[in-house]
Amino acid sequence: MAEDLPEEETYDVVVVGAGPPGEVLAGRVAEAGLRVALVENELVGGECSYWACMPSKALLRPVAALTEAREVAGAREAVTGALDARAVFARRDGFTSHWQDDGQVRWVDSAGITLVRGRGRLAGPRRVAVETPEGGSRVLTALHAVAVCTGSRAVVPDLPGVADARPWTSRDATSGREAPGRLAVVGGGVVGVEMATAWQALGSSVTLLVRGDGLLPKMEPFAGEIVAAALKDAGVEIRTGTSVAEVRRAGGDGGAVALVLDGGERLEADQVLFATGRAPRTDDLGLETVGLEPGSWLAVDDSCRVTAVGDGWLYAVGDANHRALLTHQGKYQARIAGDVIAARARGEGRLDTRPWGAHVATADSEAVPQVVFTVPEIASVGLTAAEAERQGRRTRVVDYDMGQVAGASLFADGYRGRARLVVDEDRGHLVGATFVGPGVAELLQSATVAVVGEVPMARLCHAVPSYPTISEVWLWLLEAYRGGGGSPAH
Ligand SMILES: Cc1cc2nc3c(=O)[nH]c(=O)nc-3n(C[C@H](O)[C@H](O)[C@H](O)COP(=O)(O)OP(=O)(O)OC[C@H]3O[C@@H](n4cnc5c(N)ncnc54)[C@H](O)[C@@H]3O)c2cc1C
Ligand SMILES: NC(=O)c1ccc[n+]([C@@H]2O[C@H](COP(=O)([O-])OP(=O)(O)OC[C@H]3O[C@@H](n4cnc5c(N)ncnc54)[C@H](O)[C@@H]3O)[C@@H](O)[C@H]2O)c1
Repeated sequence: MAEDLPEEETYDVVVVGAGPPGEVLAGRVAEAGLRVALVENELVGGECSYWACMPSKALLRPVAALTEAREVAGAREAVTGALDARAVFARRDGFTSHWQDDGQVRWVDSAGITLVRGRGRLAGPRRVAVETPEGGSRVLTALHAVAVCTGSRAVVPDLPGVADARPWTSRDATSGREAPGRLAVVGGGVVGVEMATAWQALGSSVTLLVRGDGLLPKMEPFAGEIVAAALKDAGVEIRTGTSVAEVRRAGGDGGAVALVLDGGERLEADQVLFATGRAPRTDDLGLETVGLEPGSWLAVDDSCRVTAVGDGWLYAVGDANHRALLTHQGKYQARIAGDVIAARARGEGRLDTRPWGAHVATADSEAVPQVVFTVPEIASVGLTAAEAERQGRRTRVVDYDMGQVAGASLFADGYRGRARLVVDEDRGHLVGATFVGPGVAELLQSATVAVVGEVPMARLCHAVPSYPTISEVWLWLLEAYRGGGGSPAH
């Protein structure tokens, strides 16, 4: 009988899930000299590398490049055709390494991390049982910590007919290689607007179905308004205040999809993408063996320790903890949690747990930067004006028309965009910023530094942006804050 028992292996740390946060956490604790196993049941690199950030941005970058060329007289005349969808897909395939993870595995090996292929499930405190692809099983015991980095999956609403209709989720929308003639996109969040932008440009006629009254409801209202106007200009039909009640696909795989809308109206499409949010991948993870609810997001403290589990051995990092569903924030949490795990393993009693200290994640609640890669882009960090107000802060909001900035007008003829700063008047520094317009993504880090550094408004006026760049919007925002006049002609 003994030979039927799974092999038991002991590590200092076991990380389940090799998305970017799982990889970074494993690398951080390995760097600190701990023995670490990294368990992955699909591809090392996770959703981000193969079905989310990288392929979606690879689809969107050519759309932005072409639009930007068309917005500059002289260059416009050289644009003689539409996007070459096949070339776009081929470039995207390169960015996903053709859905092979060899490159990432080489890094894992070089970092001294033990990669364990297979589905990991908690099997009581500090133990992870792995079902291997060959049908075997291994049990990994962690002396110091287990970290759940299993990410999230797309939620498809449980509507009549939806399973038989085989709708697209974000995975299909980022890996597809043929533009459906008519694509219905359900959901006006980030995935919805980015994928509507990409697939309209790749040749689909997109209809965006939004149940609220505008796009991107978590951002400043002008962001959704500007992007909606640009999508309409590109040919996307946007229907707000619309919910889908039922989905039917006629015939076989090639048949059309009929969406029955709330009022009974039918909308026909060749494909439907549900971009309706995410659910945690914790339903088949053995959470019940440690007293947690399967399928739940894992609430953590600021060191990413799961609060509901005693003894402090279980951590959750990245999407699984639901603090900020973004790759860069998950990697930030992983750096913090990795250092915390290493310090606790070394028995260091004194950790730096003040806000912004080395052993607490602070930025993922106070200063989350995000770029939405629509055309034009949205770049935001920290609080919106409405969020700041809800928190009871005494704020002052300053807006500026980015089309008035000399660098912006050079960047694109008829540049359309807007910027907003949210200043906490009691603390005297920025708590939020949003920029919308072509080429604004790279402005974001300047705002993130100002928010994280709590740079006093008076000092910010000494950070002089170069002329004539789009960054000069900072000058005019700060002038507006001072109560000065608008921009002169130069
Ligand atoms: C379409 C789309 C575009 C996006 N674009 C951006 C963007 O531009 N910028 C940005 O910052 N964020 C973006 N995001 C969000 C980003 O993808 C996630 O925040 C990020 O992938 C989270 O990383 P994670 O490691 O927590 O999860 P994941 O990347 O999902 O990785 C989790 C890993 O765990 C593995 N796993 C799960 N369960 C088990 C198990 N039981 N055993 C073993 N392995 C397991 C999975 O196979 C996976 O490899 C986008 C998301 C989507 C859907
Ligand atoms: N560029 C980026 O940084 C980027 C890009 C894509 C995704 N992401 C991240 O991935 C996460 C997931 O994105 P997402 O767009 O799937 O989620 P989301 O929460 O941003 O948007 C989902 C939208 O769908 C709507 N919705 C939910 N159920 C619905 C239903 N039954 N019918 C109609 N509408 C419905 C919601 O009201 C919401 O507006 C986000 O948190 C986002 O931060 C980031």
